[in-house]
Amino acid sequence: MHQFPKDIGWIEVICGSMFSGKTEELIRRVQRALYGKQKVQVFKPRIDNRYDDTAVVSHSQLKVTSTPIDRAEEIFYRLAADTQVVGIDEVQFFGAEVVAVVQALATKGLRVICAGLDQDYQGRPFEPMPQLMAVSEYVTKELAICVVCGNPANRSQRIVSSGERVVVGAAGAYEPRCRKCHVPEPTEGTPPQTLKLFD
Ligand SMILES: Nc1ncnc2c1ncn2[C@@H]1O[C@H](COP(=O)(O)OP(=O)(O)O)[C@@H](O)[C@H]1O
Ligand SMILES: Cc1cn([C@H]2C[C@H](O)[C@@H](COP(=O)(O)O)O2)c(=O)[nH]c1=O
Ligand SMILES: [Zn+2]
Repeated sequence: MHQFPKDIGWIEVICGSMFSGKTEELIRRVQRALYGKQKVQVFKPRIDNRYDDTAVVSHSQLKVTSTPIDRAEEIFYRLAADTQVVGIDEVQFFGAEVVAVVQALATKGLRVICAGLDQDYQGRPFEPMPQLMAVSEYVTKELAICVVCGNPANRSQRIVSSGERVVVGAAGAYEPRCRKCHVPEPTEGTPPQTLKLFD
């Protein structure tokens, strides 16, 4: 693992498809910072209310307290004076302005951990993730498992009929697929596997 810098801030990006473990990894890093007796604040876009109106929740139901906000710049107003670590989930939903906010926080000396999608349902780069990755110190790409063939998945297949770029949803609206099995338009979902080892 990296030897993190000392006495300066930095940006960590966790990206990948849906179900690739981005939120789980964000929660893991936040938990470790708390074990390290650091002051942490987590933020998420208010529109992400799939599992909870305020907490950040993974598809596997891991949960961390967070503050829902409408615009990235609200982080400045909500930031406590002694906060050392800022976590942001679903960062793609904040749009281009989040880059300047995250840059300012890191330059101020904070550790900023951003989790979000790098591609939309059509497989196109999901701005501002490319810009965030470019200005960050650390980038982690997570992969899910393709529900069709079992290979590593880096795409999010939309399985509800909408051409809107932003459609909030989870397993009923998307499934992870590999490059080979993904199609860039909404399609039928894949029947769930019958063998269930986890209830
Ligand atoms: N096809 C899949 N591949 C990998 N993980 C999956 C899949 N379907 C469901 N999951 C679950 O989703 C979890 C990841 O959830 P989460 O961290 O919220 O992902 P993300 O934030 O990247 O959408 C996995 O640990 C696993 O429990
Ligand atoms: C591919 C894609 C996804 N979304 C939405 C669907 C979810 O609400 C989030 C991603 O959640 P996760 O933590 O990565 O599971 O984004 C969207 O609006 N548009 C898309 O193209
Ligand atoms: Zn596949």
